[in-house]
Amino acid sequence: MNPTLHTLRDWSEQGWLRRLDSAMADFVAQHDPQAEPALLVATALLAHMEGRGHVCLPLADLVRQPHSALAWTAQASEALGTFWPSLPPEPAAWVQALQRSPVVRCVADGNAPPDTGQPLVLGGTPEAPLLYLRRYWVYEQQVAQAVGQRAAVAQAVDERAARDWLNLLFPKPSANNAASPPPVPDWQKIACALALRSRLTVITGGPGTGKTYTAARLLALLLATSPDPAQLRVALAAPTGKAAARLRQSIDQSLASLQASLQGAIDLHALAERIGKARTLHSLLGMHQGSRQFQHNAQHPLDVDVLIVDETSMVHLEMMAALLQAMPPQATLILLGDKDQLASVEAGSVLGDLCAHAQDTRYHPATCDYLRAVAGEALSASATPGSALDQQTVMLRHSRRFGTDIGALAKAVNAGAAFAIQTTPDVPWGAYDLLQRGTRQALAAGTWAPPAQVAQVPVATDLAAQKTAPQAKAKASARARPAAAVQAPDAPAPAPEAPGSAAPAAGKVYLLPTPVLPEAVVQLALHGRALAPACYGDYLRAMQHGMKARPVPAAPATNAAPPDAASAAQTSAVDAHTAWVKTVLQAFDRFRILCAVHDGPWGDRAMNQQVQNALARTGLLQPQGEWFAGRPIMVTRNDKALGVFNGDVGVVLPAPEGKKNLRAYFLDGEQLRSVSVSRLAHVETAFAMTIHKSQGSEFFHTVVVLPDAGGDLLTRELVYTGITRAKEFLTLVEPRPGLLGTAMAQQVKRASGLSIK
Ligand SMILES: Nc1ncnc2c1ncn2[C@@H]1O[C@H](COP(=O)(O)OP(=O)(O)OP(=O)(O)O)[C@@H](O)[C@H]1O
Repeated sequence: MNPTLHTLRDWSEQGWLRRLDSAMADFVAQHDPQAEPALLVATALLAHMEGRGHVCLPLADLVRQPHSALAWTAQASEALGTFWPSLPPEPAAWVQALQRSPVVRCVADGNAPPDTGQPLVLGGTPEAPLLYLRRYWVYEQQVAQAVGQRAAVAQAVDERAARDWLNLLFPKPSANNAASPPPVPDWQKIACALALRSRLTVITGGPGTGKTYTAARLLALLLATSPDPAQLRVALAAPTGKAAARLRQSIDQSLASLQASLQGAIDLHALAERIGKARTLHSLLGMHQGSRQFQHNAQHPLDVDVLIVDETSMVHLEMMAALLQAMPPQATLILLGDKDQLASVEAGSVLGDLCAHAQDTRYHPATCDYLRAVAGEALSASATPGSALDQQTVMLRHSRRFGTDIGALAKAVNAGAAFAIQTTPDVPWGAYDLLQRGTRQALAAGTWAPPAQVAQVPVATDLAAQKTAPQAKAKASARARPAAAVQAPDAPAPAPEAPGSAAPAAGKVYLLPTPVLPEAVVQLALHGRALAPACYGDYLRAMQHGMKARPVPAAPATNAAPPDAASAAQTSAVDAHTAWVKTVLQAFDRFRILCAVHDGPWGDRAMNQQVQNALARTGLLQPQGEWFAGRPIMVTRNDKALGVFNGDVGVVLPAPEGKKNLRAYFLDGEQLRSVSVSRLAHVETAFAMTIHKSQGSEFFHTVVVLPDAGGDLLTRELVYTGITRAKEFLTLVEPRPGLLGTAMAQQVKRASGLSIK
């Protein structure tokens, strides 16, 4: 047998490669019996990297630094190190090996041979060759081309009308509102001005920077300047149902308050009614079950004039290619998202790539002239003006949601500033300094016992009463430890209280004192923590309260016309049931445990089991078999027929007909949907979920749990995404001191050719 294939199979046996990866090399060898070792190895490693979310394999990096390119475990790295010297030492020799094979189409040097369906494509540039699986190269080409074309379209803009409307939509602060002037420049206004003149605009920004607020104003602007406003067709979409519902809710709220301030100048109510419900991208494009094809494509484009897509960071390359293909050429596409969040689960980091130059705004002089004329914003042209897409990309920089330490923590994490020593004028606090300060504030409040200590306190059903009981209070304050207990190793002395700390941030962020056991996370689920009492007790008490109430009368037989009174009672009981279900689901969303990993004592699987057991011990939950009232679930597979989608999170509750009839309920904004549990095959318990799966959701009190071992999964993007899921309170759990800092130092860069196109 070919010794290279033998080695690759062995690596699959060891679990360092997937079987699919070495099988891909076998496939190439079958079609090219002369395939050189470099080609076979590159093929298997390309498939391996695609499985890890990369779109292509950067050959030069791999050849020169295989260990850092692959970041394998010690044992795998050792095997790699033994084998690697048998391969050519220079990237040029690898490129030649690929060029000699009929299975590779080389397009890097501009003299591409005819496309005969070669399974591999060598793209990139001669200096930085990138190897692709054919499919991904095609998607990347489609996205690059469509994005470039759309962004380059110059739509005629009535500058005077646009200026008047923009001034109305983004008024300068009045004298009595001068305390909070808009940030200068007003990036929200700039984003709207730019979106008018082209068919693609990318608006990125961290949480609470006003992406949806801006999108609502943009809709008003497009409506106001449309030649035929009554016919303007607008659609809203996001990668998940939850994110789509949040987008719709937030656009509705913004349009309603805008309508009031515009005093009838345009009819935003009519627009809001016409928009229809926000859809998942799968549903918008018309997913064919079990197929990669969509109902809408270049031949059958979407029926829209304006499409706004939120949470674009979750959109993978293949989906973005499908979306761009399905956009009518004359329609406007607005992509919203946070470029710093985790990339999509599947291959690609499309938003990150599209926003490669968002931070330093590579605007051309012509773009700045346009913005001065239309938005009244004076920006300096970049010394290195960028592409057509760069002219249509805006980064919002001022967060309005996080007036507290959560925003500052997110900023510190993003900048890699773990300690005060690493801070800059833009990032004035280190992550650990903020966490220590928040923890000190929480412990000083003294009305609550830290979870590690509460472990021995028996849990009463009425937790609220227990928490405020004088005895518990006394114990808690006696046991509360000083802030020094939460210092990370080698941490410099805690930073002085931040400027402006006269108005304390009130323990919004909190680091569980180490050493810590998984049981401490369970205690958080039962009790919450000081100053942040939200926990799973909230929704379970709401559930029990409703279940003790009179059950909803069973629906009458359809052929027996009920008397009016009975019918009215039935309706009001069903309404009461709906209201109860919504209360339970809203209470459930007040707290969530987010884990970095699936497995091990700090993974979501183990956490789920432990939290369920602990809640059962308190009597708040009565687990019986697979399905029981109060079980939170997450759907793990799309099922169009059932109307449930991967990532949907709901709670199992009795149906109106009675306690025995259990249904899984899901809340999208104000919209409730339910499915009988007997029809749900692909779900997991969701007391704890991975940070990946939490994208697009926010929780009042979020607990982010890091694993005890770092590993290459623990990255800056991961902790940033977890932290920014917290609406009001964040609790961070690091089993070993310093893990947050380790994660912050590790950034993910997914290989792709999109950012260099
Ligand atoms: N220019 C502004 N003036 C006043 N309030 C604003 C402005 N921009 C945003 N806000 C308010 O700030 C809050 C956050 O805005 P928004 O929800 O649009 O942010 P976002 O970037 O979409 O956040 P997320 O990514 O977390 O969903 C909202 O309450 C919004 O009304």
